Amino acid sequence: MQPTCVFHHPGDSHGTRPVTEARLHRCDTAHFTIRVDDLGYKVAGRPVLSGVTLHSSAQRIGVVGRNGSGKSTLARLLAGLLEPTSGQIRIGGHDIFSDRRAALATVGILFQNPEHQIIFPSVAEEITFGLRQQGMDKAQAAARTDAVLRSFDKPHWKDAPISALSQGQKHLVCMMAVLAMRPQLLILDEPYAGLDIPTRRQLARYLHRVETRLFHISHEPSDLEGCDELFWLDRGRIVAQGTPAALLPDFTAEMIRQGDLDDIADLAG
Ligand SMILES: Nc1ncnc2c1ncn2[C@@H]1O[C@H](COP(=O)(O)OP(=O)(O)OP(=O)(O)O)[C@@H](O)[C@H]1O
Repeated sequence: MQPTCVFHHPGDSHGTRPVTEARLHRCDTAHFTIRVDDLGYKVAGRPVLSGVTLHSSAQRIGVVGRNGSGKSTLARLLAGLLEPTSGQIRIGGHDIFSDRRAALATVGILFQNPEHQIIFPSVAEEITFGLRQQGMDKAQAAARTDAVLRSFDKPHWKDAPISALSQGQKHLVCMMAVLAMRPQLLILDEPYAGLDIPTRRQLARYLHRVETRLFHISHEPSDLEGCDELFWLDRGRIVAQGTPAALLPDFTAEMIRQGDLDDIADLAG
């Protein structure tokens, strides 16, 4: 049986400290592994990912790659939103695509664009929805929603219409909604794209404090400097693996080289 990663939020039965003060419980990484074996994904017969093998128990895993390399497709496959064309994905021992119940307990995903995630008009409804999907009754879901809002110091957002929030605030709603579900793994698909520097820094600080296990996908090397282990995705394949210190200088140099050579028409690769 997989160990459960327990977050402590205020106001529910697990107890209680705001995120702004708490170091939320760090998961036991030794027992939680992401295993991707010979993964392939095709769209209309065209390979988007090929032979992707990635094994990691790191707390913060990063994937770097240029536009069109297949990063978002990999994120969606790991979240169980797409079915692999070939190969296998196991997250914490679960086949996330086939076992939706395990998926809801195991993996959360934050998209680049909060509009792709948000479906309800108010903040509380948005947070509550995922909890109800996980099987909580109304009272439990409401209590957890209140707790999460308090833990982010945003109880006054409860009835706020999401349409009135800024882009950065919408990102934070998505983050609260996904963390409320207490996933063992949080997949970040370029969650800071299009945000200004202060908002990026604020969201990154929230993520740092919750200390959940992260799988962070980005084309921006600076987003991934804090990762424990990094994979470089290029044209649908993993081409290198290492620490950020070892891999990012090579990635950056290669991106500059390609930028100097490329015709923009070649971007989709
Ligand atoms: N449903 C789809 N239909 C057609 N093409 C697709 C589909 N999904 C992915 N692709 C193609 O697969 C390639 C990889 O796309 P993906 O969005 O995964 O890349 P990415 O690395 O996330 O790119 P970006 O950094 O620009 O967001 C692209 O060429 C894309 O056009």
